Amino acid sequence: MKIAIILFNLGGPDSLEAVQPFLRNLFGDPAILRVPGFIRGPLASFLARRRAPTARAIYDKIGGSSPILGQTEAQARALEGELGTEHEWRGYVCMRYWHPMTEAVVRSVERFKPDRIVLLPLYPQYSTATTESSFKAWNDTAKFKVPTKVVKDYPTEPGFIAASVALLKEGLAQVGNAPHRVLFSAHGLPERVIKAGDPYQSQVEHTAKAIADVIGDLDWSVCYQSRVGPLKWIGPSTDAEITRAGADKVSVVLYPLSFVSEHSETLVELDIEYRHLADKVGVPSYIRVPTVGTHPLFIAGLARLVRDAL
Ligand SMILES: C=CC1=C(C)c2cc3[nH]c(cc4nc(cc5[nH]c(cc1n2)c(C)c5CCC(=O)O)C(CCC(=O)O)=C4C)c(C)c3C=C
Ligand SMILES: [Fe+2]
Ligand SMILES: [Fe+2]
Repeated sequence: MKIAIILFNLGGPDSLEAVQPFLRNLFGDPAILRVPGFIRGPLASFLARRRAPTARAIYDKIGGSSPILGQTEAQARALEGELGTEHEWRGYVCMRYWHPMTEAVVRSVERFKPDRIVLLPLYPQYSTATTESSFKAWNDTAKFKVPTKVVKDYPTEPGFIAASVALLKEGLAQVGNAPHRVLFSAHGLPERVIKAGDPYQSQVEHTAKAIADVIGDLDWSVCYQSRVGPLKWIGPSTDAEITRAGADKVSVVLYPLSFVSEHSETLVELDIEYRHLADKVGVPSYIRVPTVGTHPLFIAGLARLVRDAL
């Protein structure tokens, strides 16, 4: 059987010139900018233009583009390898705000002529702003007659948790016996999105607890990063938690929860900006744990989710 697996992710600019159109796509998504339709277009263009210089400076620090596409492609290839040859599996990366985007991916999948399709978000925790938005874009465009199966979320999938635990243990080994706290830093969301019933925050907390429970005897907390715009976002913020760790004189082992690959939010926000803050507020040592990426335990978990969905 021919099986197409669609791996959804956010996408990121592939050049500095792409930053503003990428932001325009992002702010133009009703799942991100929740305003009436008739003002969304002009407002999205305005916000993209206003945010572009800041965002360009961010991407400039990591060589002028986001590594998210290469990292997601590597996950797709690793997943194909893990699934083996019993079927003809093919992984397709489908980005929400920069290429390859839904229409082009649908055309590629049509040429493959699959017997089954599996939708696999690279967001372990479900949010209306990420997973639901990607599913909607797909369903609005794809008109396949073959069965489409869906992996909705997997906040405590055993392979995902095991890979996270393995990586976190390596980070913990670096601080040794010095007093330390694990900060599980997840991408934030506006508070009103959660109040409207989005399950993201609760799933983020489940992931953190599942990881912490395996490690045991740990000082840990969940916090939220990457706030943009004027709305109130969920908290506590990651910078407030780093400042608290500085006041408590404990080292920080930061686990990037909700991200499964490296991109601007991990390589710039966590590795440059928060590292600098940790230094400034007197955190004795700041260790950032890598994202799960193509960790074999994580990829094995994804393969199980795909098989179970079928
Ligand atoms: C779980 C993951 C993510 C959620 C939830 C999310 C919500 C969300 N994001 C913005 C605004 C921006 N996000 C930007 C970049 C970005 N966001 C995520 C993930 C989630 N976003 C990733 C992985 C990335 C990085 C892309 C890359 O570098 O490849 C950006 C652009 C960068 C910047 O200007 O800082 C913006 C803007 C909102 C408003 C939102 C929820 C409503
Ligand atoms: Fe974002
Ligand atoms: Fe962000």
